[in-house]
Amino acid sequence: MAFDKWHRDSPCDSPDLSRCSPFYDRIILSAKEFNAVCQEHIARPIAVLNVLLLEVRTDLPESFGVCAGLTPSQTSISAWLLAQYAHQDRFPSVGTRDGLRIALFAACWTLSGAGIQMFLLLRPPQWVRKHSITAVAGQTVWAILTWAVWVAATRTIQRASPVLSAKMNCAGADYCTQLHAAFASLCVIGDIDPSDRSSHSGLVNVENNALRTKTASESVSMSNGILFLLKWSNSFQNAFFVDVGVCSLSSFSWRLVGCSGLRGSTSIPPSTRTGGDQGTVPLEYPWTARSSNSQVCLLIMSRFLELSNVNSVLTERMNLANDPSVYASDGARLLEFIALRERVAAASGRFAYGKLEYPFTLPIVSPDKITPSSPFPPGRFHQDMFSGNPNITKFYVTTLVPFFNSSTSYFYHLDNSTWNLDAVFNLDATLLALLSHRAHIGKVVAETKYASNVTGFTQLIKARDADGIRTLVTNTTQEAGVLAQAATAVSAFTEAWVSSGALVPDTFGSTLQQAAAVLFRELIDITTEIEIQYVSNLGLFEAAF
Ligand SMILES: O=C(O)C(=O)C[C@]1(C(=O)O)C=C[C@@H](O)C=C1
Repeated sequence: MAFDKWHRDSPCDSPDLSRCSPFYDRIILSAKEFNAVCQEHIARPIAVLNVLLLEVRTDLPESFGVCAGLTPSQTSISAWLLAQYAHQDRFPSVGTRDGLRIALFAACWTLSGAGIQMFLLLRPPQWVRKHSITAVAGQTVWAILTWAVWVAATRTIQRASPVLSAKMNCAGADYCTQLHAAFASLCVIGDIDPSDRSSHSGLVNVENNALRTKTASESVSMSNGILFLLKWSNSFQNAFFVDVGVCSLSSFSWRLVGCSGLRGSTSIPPSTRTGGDQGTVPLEYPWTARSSNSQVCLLIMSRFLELSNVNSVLTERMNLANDPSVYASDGARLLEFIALRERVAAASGRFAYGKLEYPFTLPIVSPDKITPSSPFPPGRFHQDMFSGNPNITKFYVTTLVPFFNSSTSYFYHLDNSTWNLDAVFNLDATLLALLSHRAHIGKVVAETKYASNVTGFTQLIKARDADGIRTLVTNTTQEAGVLAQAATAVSAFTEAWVSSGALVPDTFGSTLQQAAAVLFRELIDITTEIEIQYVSNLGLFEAAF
């Protein structure tokens, strides 16, 4: 669990804050400082962009790790296919053979290149530290070259292979499944649409069932691959940047849940590092400098990013009308739908409570246990028993669902029917999970608030003064900010739908606005309730100890 990892890694196990290392001190920010740090960055999109750009740089070791991790399967599958075809002395086509060869080369090249680069980033020699710009330029050139080789391999196979021409049966080629697998992973790595047929000219036919000695057609298929590369250079550039973005974004979110183990010291000179055990974290970047509280900070930032996720699903859901009777008996049918999914998720160990994921239908999460060796000093998050999900479900079924009616629906089947219950329940479940995650981040917020005012909160906890706790956790400025951002985000979604030509009904925009306003108001209230419960439960923890 992410937070467990974070806490275990914390060098400070002492409740005596004055004896804590700088690492621990930085977890416990004053509420003012905390909000300043977070809001400063959250409020300015440009700062968020900076964070992402920074992540591109600091996450390079992870990205290279991912690249190195992905390629072995391609290496083995291409090598195996080539060996089999060579053994039989029969290739499906010349292009397929060439494509597989290039793919094998690309995979080996990527594997070794990514490995070396990862090593250089994690253990940078002196010249890399000194000339970091050279290193970055080298990495960029390597990445472009690598991508080019992958595109060449994919296109060469795509042009000549029967895999595409005759989809499932591979036009009689041997090892059809393996060919499909090799091609599919090439498309993923090369970022190419497998159904794109524009590459098929009449030039290269499906040359079935015969291995040829090197003929003119071989060179044609090779040069076709390269020509294709040139022709596609535009989309290549776009895709490259999208890839970098996606790669860094995914490791960014990975980081968010605690997988920061691979971060290297890269080329940051020692003088710019923070002290003590956090010496590998560059000071000049405010986000990553706060390595421990950055997790808290990023979690809280993710609450803002989730605002877009919530609005996006809400917009989509708004376009599906539903039969009101579907939600009878407090949404029993929906809960039944979710229960099935949750049982499968639980059975396969997919729930991750450390990521603030709480079930809607399964028994409640068991709380963390306080022991002398694990005393949970202020600032250390621990799991309590409270789940806000029943409140979220009730609100969803009774207040939000009535917004999703035929006056906002855009969806229809060819037979003019507007119902699609499976799509409806799937979106419901997704939306509920997003709302739940967003609201339960309140637990982390509550812990930081408590840590910044232990005395004030302790008195209220002892007096079981829930109203007093409510006053302390409430921040109306913050609430106004959330509501304003939700309204802005939702109008952007409406605008996108309307300007894209969707034939949404006139009421679509205004209903969506109303639904979002009601939803976010309720979400703040539920989050506040979760915070109050969390803080109140700290008293139980104390009593147990
Ligand atoms: O950001 C905070 O301080 C929170 O406690 C979160 C939150 C919210 O849900 O957005 C909840 C209660 C506060 O009144 C303000 C905002």
